[in-house]
Amino acid sequence: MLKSITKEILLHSYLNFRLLGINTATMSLEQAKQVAAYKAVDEFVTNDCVFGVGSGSTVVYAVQRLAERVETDKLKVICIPTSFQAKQLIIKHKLTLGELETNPQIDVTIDGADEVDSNMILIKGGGGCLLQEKIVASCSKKLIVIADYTKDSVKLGDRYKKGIPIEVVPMAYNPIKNKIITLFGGEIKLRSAVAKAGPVVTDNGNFILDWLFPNQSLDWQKVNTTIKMIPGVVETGLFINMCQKAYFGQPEGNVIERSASI
Ligand SMILES: O=C(CO)[C@H](O)[C@H](O)COP(=O)(O)O
Repeated sequence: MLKSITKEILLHSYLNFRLLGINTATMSLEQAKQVAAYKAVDEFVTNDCVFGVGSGSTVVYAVQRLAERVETDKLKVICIPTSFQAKQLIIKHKLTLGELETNPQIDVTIDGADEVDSNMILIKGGGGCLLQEKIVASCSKKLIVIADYTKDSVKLGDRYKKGIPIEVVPMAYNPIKNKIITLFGGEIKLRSAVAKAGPVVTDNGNFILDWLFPNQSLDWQKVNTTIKMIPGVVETGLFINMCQKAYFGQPEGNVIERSASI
C-alpha cells in the first residue's frame, strides 16, 4: 500500500516537473532526494518517537513525509530541530516541536550529508548547520542519512569538492586557518554569504571555514580530534562513527542502502 502511494507521488512529481519545464537532470536529483527521504521515514519513524530533524534540501522531503504519516497514521512524534531551517519546517507542517532540554534522548535522527564515504564517515555542514546537527546526532540512538546519488563516494573528497566545514568563533578565524594549514596543508576559505556582504554567520553566531584538504590518505579520527583541540574551533563537519545507515536515492527512482559495520 505504502509502496503504491509513494510510486503515485513520484509519478505526480514527475508530471509536475515536466509541466513546469524543469529539466530531467534537476528532476532526477530531486526525485532521488525524495525517494531516499520517504524510505527512511517509512522505515524508522514509529509512534511515540522522539525524532531529530536534520537540515538541508533533502530533509524537506523527510519532513513532508513525516507530516503525511502523522496525519494518516495518527502518529505521535516529537521533533527536535537541528537548525533554524529545521525548526521552521516543523512549524510549517504543524508537527510537535521539542527541544533537548525536555527531550535529551532522541530515538532517531534523519539528516542529509554532503558526502558519505565507504566507511560511513560523513562530511556535513554544506548548509552551515553542522554544530546543532552534531549535537542532535550525538543524542540520538540512530543517525540515518538521506542523500541523492551524488553524495555516495569511496573516499572523502572524491565527490564533494568544497572541503570540510569547520565552525569557528569569529575572532579566531584567521589563526585557526593558519594552524590547520601548518598542521595538515591544503587551503582554507572563510565562507562568504550570498545575499549579504561578508561572511556567513551561523545559527550560533559563528563563522564557517571550508578546508580544502590535501588529496592524500588521512586518519580522519586523528584529524578531527586535532582540529577540535584548536582554541576557537567550535565543531567540525566530520561525522565519524555516528551514522548507522545511509540511503542514496538513484536517478531511476530506486534507493541504495549502506550500513555501518558494527
Ligand atoms: O549538513 C548539512 C547542512 O549543514 C546538510 O545536511 C547537507 O549540506 C546536505 O544538504 P542537502 O540535503 O541540501 O544536499
